[in-house]
Amino acid sequence: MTITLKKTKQTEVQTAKNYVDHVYETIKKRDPHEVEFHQAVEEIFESLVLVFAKYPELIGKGLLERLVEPERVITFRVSWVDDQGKTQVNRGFRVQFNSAIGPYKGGLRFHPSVNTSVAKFLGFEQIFKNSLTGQQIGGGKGGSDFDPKGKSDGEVMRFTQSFMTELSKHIGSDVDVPAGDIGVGAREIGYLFGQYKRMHGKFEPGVLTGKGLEYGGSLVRPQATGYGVIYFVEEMLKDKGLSLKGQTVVVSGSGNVSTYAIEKATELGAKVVACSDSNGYIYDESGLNLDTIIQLKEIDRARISEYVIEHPTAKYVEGCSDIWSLPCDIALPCATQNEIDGSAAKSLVLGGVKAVGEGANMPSSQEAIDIFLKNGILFGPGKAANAGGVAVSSLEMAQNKSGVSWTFEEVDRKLHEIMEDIFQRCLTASEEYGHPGNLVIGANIAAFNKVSKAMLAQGVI
Ligand SMILES: NC(=O)C1=CN([C@@H]2O[C@H](COP(=O)(O)OP(=O)(O)OC[C@H]3O[C@@H](n4cnc5c(N)ncnc54)[C@H](O)[C@@H]3O)[C@@H](O)[C@H]2O)C=CC1
Ligand SMILES: O=C(O)CCC(=O)C(=O)O
Repeated sequence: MTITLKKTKQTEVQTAKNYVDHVYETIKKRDPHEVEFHQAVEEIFESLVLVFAKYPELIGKGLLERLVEPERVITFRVSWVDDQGKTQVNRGFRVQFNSAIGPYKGGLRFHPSVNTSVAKFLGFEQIFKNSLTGQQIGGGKGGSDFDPKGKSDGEVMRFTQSFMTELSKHIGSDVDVPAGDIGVGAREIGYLFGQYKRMHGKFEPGVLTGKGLEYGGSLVRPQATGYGVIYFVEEMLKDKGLSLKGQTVVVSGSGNVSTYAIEKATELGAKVVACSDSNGYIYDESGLNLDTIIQLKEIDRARISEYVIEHPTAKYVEGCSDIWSLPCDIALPCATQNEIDGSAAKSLVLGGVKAVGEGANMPSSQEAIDIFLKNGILFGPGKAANAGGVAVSSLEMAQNKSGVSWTFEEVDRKLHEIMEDIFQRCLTASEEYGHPGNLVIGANIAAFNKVSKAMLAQGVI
């Protein structure tokens, strides 16, 4: 991406660029293996050159140096016994990244790929995403390299209880409030909550979000990320005089975010023709049946390939990256990081894509983002487009504090308003900084401005 700022002198742009590059080089040198973290930082830093060029007096306050250094990184051993009686050992992580605007908030991911770099990239993104929601929540993230795939309920419970035994020393409703992410859904949150309660001897609903409705959960939290992505995409389209009605949509993944993105897109008149899991994708030109997907993925915990047994007109294709070569109007990557590389982005452009909404965290590589922007594709970056989940988590915390429970319609209305606000905030910042409509720049700057003001107000800590 080429950064230009009209009216700002080139020397100021160069000084800002030198500062940003210096901090970026320092983190690469310090932790050379943390490639996912470097990628997340680079994407945000490119935009922030504009801020430091406009306000050179901010250089020297140590804002970026402090932002890239987590306030705390906790790693711990998680020992548990499998169904064969064998002791297993996994690694647990919690990155408490930044608490300038509120207690650390962000999900837990259980997936074999989780390591310090992944936990840090997710935590770093979360600082900016949470800022955009307008809620009082700081950034954090965590998880484990535990693989829930193929594990029995008993194994998941024993692992999760062991994980929480350690994590419980570091969290609390005003300190750090975890939630779900890949591999952590309603079942795992239930086990985590039970173990926290046992460890602390008290019922503290605000310590976790994504809870079941019977013990302090909020209506709409399961739907929130997927619905939020669609509300955001709707705003991007509306701004160009378009709507979702009649659009052909391709969604990757078939988990929490994908499911509810499919549901809301269909409800608003779009046709979702494909979705995937980590083995392959299903495609049906006439539109997918969501009930079958939910039965397979949420209830049977089976592979998406089995979809074709009940729907023989659909096609199953092994390997998931080819999903982006399907022709579509709207692409919603809702699975995992870096699932759209440069060549997938080119395929999408060739296939006529008009808008991309990131349901997952960092699903597009930097090259892919550049291709979308260069080709005038409407692009909703994850930290803005998928912020609906954490926003409703914050509404869950508010309900837990006040002891009231809002209706589905109330929470959904608030979610919709938050997503509209986020879109407007990103658009306004993109215009203010000379790149109208570039929501990557808009999201990064709008988010940074709030966090940096809070950091400056609180002194050097
Ligand atoms: N759950 C939430 O509230 C939020 C989740 N996210 C992000 O959304 C993404 C998905 O999360 P969830 O739906 O919660 O997880 P999930 O565990 O419910 O679903 C993940 C889905 O992605 C699929 N998948 C994993 N790797 C894949 C690959 N390489 N190619 C294709 N499919 C693959 C899995 O088979 C599964 O269907 C993640 O990037 C997560 O960080 C972002 C904001 C909030
Ligand atoms: O609801 C939350 O706190 C976590 C959501 C999350 O992990 C995310 O936004 O990536």
